[in-house]
Amino acid sequence: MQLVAAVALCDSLARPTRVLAGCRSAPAALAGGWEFPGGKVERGEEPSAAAVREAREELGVRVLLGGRVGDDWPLAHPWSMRLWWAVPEPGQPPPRPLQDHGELRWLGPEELLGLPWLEHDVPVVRHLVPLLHHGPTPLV
Ligand SMILES: Nc1nc2c([nH]c(=O)n2[C@H]2C[C@H](O)[C@@H](COP(=O)(O)OP(=O)(O)OP(=O)(O)O)O2)c(=O)[nH]1
Repeated sequence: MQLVAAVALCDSLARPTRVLAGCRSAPAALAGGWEFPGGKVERGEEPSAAAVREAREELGVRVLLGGRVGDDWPLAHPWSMRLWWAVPEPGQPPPRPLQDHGELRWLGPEELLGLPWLEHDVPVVRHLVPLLHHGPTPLV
């Protein structure tokens, strides 16, 4: 299986209220679409390690993974996406758009579905929205 590993980076694994989404800046075919930071699992790499690596490369942040968000999600054939809840390790700087993203946004449940997500992400976001709690918590 060709796997993409990605993170639903949030403010608290125990009580997530906001998730970080990134707006693709490249390639042109994906530019403007919102997604979960992540990327392709390399040969011989543990998928969870790939999620951590991609978060560090794309956001400049070391993350701790929580549980999975659903099962593997189908993307454009033959790819699937494995998505983990994640939080920044304590003391990490705020995420920055270092690679692939023109913009990053922390989104609450009311805001998530208002963005133009990559088409295969729409079911993922629909699944995620009811898992988020309402109300402000300090942003990470
Ligand atoms: N990271 C990520 N990729 C997604 C999501 N939804 C979705 O359809 N994709 C697609 C876009 C890309 O075609 C593919 C992931 O490729 P990528 O370009 O992020 O992978 P990568 O960082 O390893 O980069 P490369 O090897 O292609 O240069 O999965 C998503 O939520 N997050």
